[in-house]
Amino acid sequence: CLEVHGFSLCPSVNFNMTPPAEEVRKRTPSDYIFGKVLGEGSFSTVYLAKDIHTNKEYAIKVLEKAHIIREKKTENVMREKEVLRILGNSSPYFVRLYWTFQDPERLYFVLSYAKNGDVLSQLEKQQCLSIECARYYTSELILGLEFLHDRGIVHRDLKPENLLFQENWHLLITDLGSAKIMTDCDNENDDFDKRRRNSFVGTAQFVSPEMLTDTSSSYESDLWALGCIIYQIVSGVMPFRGGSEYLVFQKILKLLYDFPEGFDRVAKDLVEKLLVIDPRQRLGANDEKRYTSLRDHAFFNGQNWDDLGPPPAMFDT
Ligand SMILES: NC(=O)c1nn(CC2CCNCC2)c2c1CCc1cnc(N=C3C=CCC=C3)nc1-2
Repeated sequence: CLEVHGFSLCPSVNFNMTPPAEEVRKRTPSDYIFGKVLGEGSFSTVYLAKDIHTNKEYAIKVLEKAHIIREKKTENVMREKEVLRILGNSSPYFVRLYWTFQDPERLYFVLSYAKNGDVLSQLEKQQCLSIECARYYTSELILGLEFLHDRGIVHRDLKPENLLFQENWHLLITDLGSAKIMTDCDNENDDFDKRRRNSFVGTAQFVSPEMLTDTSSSYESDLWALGCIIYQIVSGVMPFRGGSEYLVFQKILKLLYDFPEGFDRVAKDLVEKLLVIDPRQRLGANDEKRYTSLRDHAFFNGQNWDDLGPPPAMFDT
C-alpha cells in the first residue's frame, strides 16, 4: 500500500484529506453525472461531469490506481496534486482543483471546466489567430507564467493543446502532470539530480534544447515553449516539425526553423529572442518576479498589464 500526500494508492483504503476551505461534504462519484470524454492521456481520462446537487459542471480527471502503480507514475500523480494545491484558486489563469476523492480502483480530481476547448482546436478551425488575439492570449500566458514561476513551479509541457478557453474566453492553463517544483538543489545543477532524471518530459515539438541534452529543465524551458506557442498561434504551424521525434529533436538542437512569408515582423523578433539555445540568453531569463523584458517588448506596445481588458472577438461577427 502506498500512502502519499493524503492519497492511498491501495484499494479500499480511504485517505483522510482535509476538505477545502469551503468545508464541503466528501464527494463520491455518485454525486456526479458523468458525461462526454473531454480528453484521454496515458494515465487518465477526463470527463465532463455535473454535480447533481448544484448542477455545476466540472472536468473530472479519473486515474486508475493499478495502472499508476504498474507504470510507476505515483510520484507524477502526487506532484500534479501538490502543484494544483499550491496554485489553489488564487490565479485566474490556471485550472482549479476543487477536491479529490477515490474509490477502491480509481482516483478522482475535480477540476474547473473550460467550456470553449483548447487553443489547438481553435487553430485547427481557423488556421491562426489574429495578431490582436495572439497578443492578448500571449499576455495572459505571460501573466500565468509569472504566477507559476514566482511559486517555484515549471510547467514543462506548455503547448496550445494545454491552453484552454473558459466560457468567457479567458485563458486557462492546464495539465500540470509534467510540472516540476524547483528546489535549491535543482538551481545548483546537481549532477546526481541530472543522472537521476532520465525520462523525457514534455511534448517533442515544444521541448527545449536543454531538456534534450542534459535533461535539465527550469523556468527558461517554459520560455522556450512560449516562443514555440507564439510562432504557432501567429502562423498556424509549429516552428519545429518533422516526420519523427528524432528529426524534430535534431531541428531543435540545431535551431533549424524559419518564418513563413508574411509572419508579423514584431512577433518574429519576439520569437527569435525566445528560441535561443542558451537558456540564460532567452528574453526574460534574468528577470525577477515579473517578466519585464517580455512585457517591454514592442509586440506588447500599448498593453495595459494591470488590466488586459476583455478578450478580443475570436471570430469575425
Ligand atoms: N489532462 C488534463 O488535466 C485535462 N485534460 N483536459 C481535456 C483536454 C482535451 C484536449 N486538450 C487539452 C485538454 C482537461 C484537463 C484539465 C481540466 C479541463 C477543463 N476543461 C476542459 N475542457 C474541454 C472542453 C472542450 C473540449 C476539450 C476540453 N478540459 C480539461
